[in-house]
Amino acid sequence: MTDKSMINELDEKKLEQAHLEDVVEKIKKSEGQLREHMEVAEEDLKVINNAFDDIHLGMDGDSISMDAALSIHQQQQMLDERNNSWQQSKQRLGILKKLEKNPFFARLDFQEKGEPKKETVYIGLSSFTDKNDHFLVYDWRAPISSIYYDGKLGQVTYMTPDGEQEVDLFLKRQFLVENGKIRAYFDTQETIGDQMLLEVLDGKSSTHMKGIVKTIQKEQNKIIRDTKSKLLFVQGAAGSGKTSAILQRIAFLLYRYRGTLTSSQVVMFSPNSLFNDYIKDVLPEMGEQNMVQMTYKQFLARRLPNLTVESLAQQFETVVDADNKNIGKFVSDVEFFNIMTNYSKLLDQSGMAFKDIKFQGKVFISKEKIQEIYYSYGPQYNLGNRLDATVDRLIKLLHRKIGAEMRSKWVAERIENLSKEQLQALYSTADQEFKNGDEENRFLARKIVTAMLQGVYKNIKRLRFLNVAANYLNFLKAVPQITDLSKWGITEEQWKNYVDNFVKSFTDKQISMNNLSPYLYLYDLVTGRHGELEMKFVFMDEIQDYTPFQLAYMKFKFPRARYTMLGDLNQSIFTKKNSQTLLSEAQKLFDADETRVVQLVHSYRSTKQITDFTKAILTNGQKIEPFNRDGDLPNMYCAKDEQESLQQVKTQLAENDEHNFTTAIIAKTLEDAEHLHDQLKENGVKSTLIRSENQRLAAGTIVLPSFLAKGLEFDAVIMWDASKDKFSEDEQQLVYTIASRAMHKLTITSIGEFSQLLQRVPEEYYQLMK
Ligand SMILES: Nc1ncnc2c1ncn2[C@@H]1O[C@H](COP(=O)(O)OP(=O)(O)OP(=O)(O)O)[C@@H](O)[C@H]1O
Repeated sequence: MTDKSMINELDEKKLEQAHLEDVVEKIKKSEGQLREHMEVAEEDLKVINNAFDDIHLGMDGDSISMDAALSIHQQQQMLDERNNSWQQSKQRLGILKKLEKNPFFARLDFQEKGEPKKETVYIGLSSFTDKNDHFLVYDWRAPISSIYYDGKLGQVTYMTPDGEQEVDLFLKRQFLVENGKIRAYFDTQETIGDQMLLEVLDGKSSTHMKGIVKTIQKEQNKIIRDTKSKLLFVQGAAGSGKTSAILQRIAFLLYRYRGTLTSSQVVMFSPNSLFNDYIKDVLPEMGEQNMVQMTYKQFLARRLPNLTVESLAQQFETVVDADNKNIGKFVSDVEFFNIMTNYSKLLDQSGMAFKDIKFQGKVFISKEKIQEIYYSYGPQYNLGNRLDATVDRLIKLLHRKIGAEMRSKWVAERIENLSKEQLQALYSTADQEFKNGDEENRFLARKIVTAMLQGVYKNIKRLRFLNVAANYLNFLKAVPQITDLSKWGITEEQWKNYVDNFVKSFTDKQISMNNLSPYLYLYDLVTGRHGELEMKFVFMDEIQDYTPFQLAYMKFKFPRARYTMLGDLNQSIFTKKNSQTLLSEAQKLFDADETRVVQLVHSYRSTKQITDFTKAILTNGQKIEPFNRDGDLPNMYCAKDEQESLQQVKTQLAENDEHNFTTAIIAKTLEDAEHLHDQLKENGVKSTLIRSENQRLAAGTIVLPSFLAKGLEFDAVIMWDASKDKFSEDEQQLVYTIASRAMHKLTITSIGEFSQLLQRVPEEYYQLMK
């Protein structure tokens, strides 16, 4: 080790630069070897493919010799092996290319307990070893790297797969590297220095999220490296890096369980598809494949292709009256889930609803017959195998019916009218022989009837004879007898209305979010379907927008997975206040000793001024601590009419442009956003309207409704029309969510008086604009 006191900082920087260049050179060399490797693999692939063609050429018609078959098999194996090797090299090359530009971002000097010598390690995006397997760079996910994120100098510990390890840490150094040059370095005492974080946070937003590997904070590191909890519940203020931390966590898990965990065994449920697009680059940039990504609604709706599920906009804009509020609460509760689970057990004895199996418009197997078969199995059968046994019996019945159907008139007519080509197509071989005409007719009849009944066969296999909707309806109707609705403040009349509404929308091929999960849960229970046992990690972002019923259903669908749930109870824009109990609901689903709750209170996204402002909107919120990054006070504009308000927006946009800030104008509803977009256009302001979650974020000024802004961030935000009475008291969280999307500049506009939710913000937190 160099004696630091002997060398001044400049020399130290030179030494580090020389070391960096040495590493880069070795990386380049390694890249060259990989390229050669890939070329050899490509050559091999060509040779094998040619050999394949030769074998095929040597084949005689349809027949294939044993030798040729063996040879094909061998060639295929070789092909797969070479292909894999090529793929791996390519992936590694991609990582090395990134390392070459920025081989490391930190250095640690330490001495492990019980070891005679001090060590120096460098940390980067991925490990890199020289030819003697000596680590020149350690992956940020390696056990030792943890002390970079976690510990102070002095005695610190870190977790290895074999248990805790103690080290004495002397130096923690951070580098700012740009294109192979060390721009600056900082030696820090504590965890990651604020200086480095400030550098990163001062940067501009983009349409895609970035990784935070260099500046992961201690509390975030806890989330990232947790391997014990079955449920990891993260409550974090807006902008506290929840989403960032889980993406890092996924990369960590893929590294930690390399070989046993693949990206297809990790699923992330996110608030909307727009957000999926926003985060899609983070993992690939770390050299990892993306996990499975979808929204909760997509996950369920794909199972009901013939039904339209209530859209985000509908869900958001439906005004919930007092009657429906209580019902909404009840059907979202775990108790409703349990009622349904118990109800399904009754179906073991009676009450399952079926549909007739039809053929050519006529009843082929009646629902009564199916019901008789279904309940002919004794009590030792459960719903799942009762259904399987019914399917088997129905298939047998079908086979018997083929015999009967073969003798029917339509079949004889069909045979008579067959053309020569059609006949040929039915024969097994071109010159098939029959003893007599009767035998030939029987052969043809069987062929025709079997083909015709193929549809019936499929319908049986696909359980189309189950009347899923009727079963669900029967359940809904039975609810008042099973439970005391008055406990939930619901009258029988109100419940009846709710059931009628379900029927009405179902007839129109629509289903509400409230009905969607229970509908599918009942289907799963009835069919005895178990969840996806292969899924190992489930991530749920914006957990505050889930209902307890949905949580319970998730647990049912992925019974073996470990869960990471993150959210901000301050941002419950769909479930509003109900979400306050969500944590306890989630905890009930897991054992207490397997649950860990982490709170992130530091908000990194916004400047101190914006965070102070947004915090003041909440009267009873979760804890938020601003990060000390300085910026302008938020601007508040009050206009006498819409036209004036538009002019104010224009002024603010011009100012934002001067700072090179990308602006998002967030309106409350979709209708508001559309109207505003039209008005801007008339006033000569160019903007892109984001109307639905299926769109992509665009560069330049965008206009979007509040429910699509979830999880996103922008340099500058203009909140449109925060006028008096625009938001009700229970929409505090919505106003908070909108305002907290801003990184550097927040502006609020109103026509007439400001929303009462903003009037409570202390005057020193904003600048009132004239
Ligand atoms: N450790 C960190 N280092 C650098 N930047 C960070 C760090 N943590 C968070 N950030 C930045 O802070 C911003 C907010 O992070 P993120 O979107 O992950 O927060 P969130 O908690 O999911 O927010 P919200 O709940 O409001 O959607 C992002 O720009 C992210 O890059």
